[in-house]
Amino acid sequence: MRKPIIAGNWKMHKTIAEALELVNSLKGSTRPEVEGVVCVPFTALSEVKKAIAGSDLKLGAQNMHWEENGAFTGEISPLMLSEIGVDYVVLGHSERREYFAESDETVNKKMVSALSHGLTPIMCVGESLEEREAGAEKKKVEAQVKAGLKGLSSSDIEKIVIAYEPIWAIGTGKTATSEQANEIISFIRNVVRDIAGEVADSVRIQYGGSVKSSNVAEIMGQSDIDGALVGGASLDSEEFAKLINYGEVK
Ligand SMILES: O=C[C@H](O)COP(=O)(O)O
Repeated sequence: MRKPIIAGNWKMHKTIAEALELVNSLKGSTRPEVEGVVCVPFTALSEVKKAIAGSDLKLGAQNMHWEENGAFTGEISPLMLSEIGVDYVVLGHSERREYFAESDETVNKKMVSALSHGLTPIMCVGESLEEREAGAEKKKVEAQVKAGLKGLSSSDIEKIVIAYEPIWAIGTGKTATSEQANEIISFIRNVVRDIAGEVADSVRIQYGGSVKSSNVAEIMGQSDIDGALVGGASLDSEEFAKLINYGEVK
């Protein structure tokens, strides 16, 4: 049984004060059957960790370097994240691949490192509009999944979360239909099965791209979709509370 996971990726939004305001009003709206995760900027991690103590909310970072320390100006290491008590780390988001030259190889190094430091990666994959229009979406996500999971054991793969985020649906208001999302997510699960066998049935795979309270129930109703990675709609506590509750207000 895969526990649903709704993660908010705040991207480069929220000062510490704003972050605390959001999580403090969100804390009472969680429910034990669904894992709610807030992936906050590095600067807010420590304070948000303290603020969510004792609640069902989990904490995520949005990136990390693969090394524990070194001359890597501006980077944050897995040791630094685990010291704070971070649970999840988003790796290979399309914005990092596009604007910060992340490659399948660096994503793989980060995957290996995160798992060895007890952090659960949320590994993002997804095709561009051009790739979708050329009918190459499966080829693209298959290559990203295989490269990202290279060298990982089945027991490590069992722990990870994958987020399928078609780039053309991110922040555009264009959601993939729930059937389109389910089809690719089911395909991704088969790719994982080829690599790691039956543990593929335990791997949680999210959909991301313009998810909001008005479409979350339909998305979560699909057979292979285990959650959502939410950008814009996670920045408002009421909206994110509704997302965790599949559109209902608790
Ligand atoms: O990480 C989240 C995704 O990039 C989706 O963002 P969005 O919900 O604003 O489309």
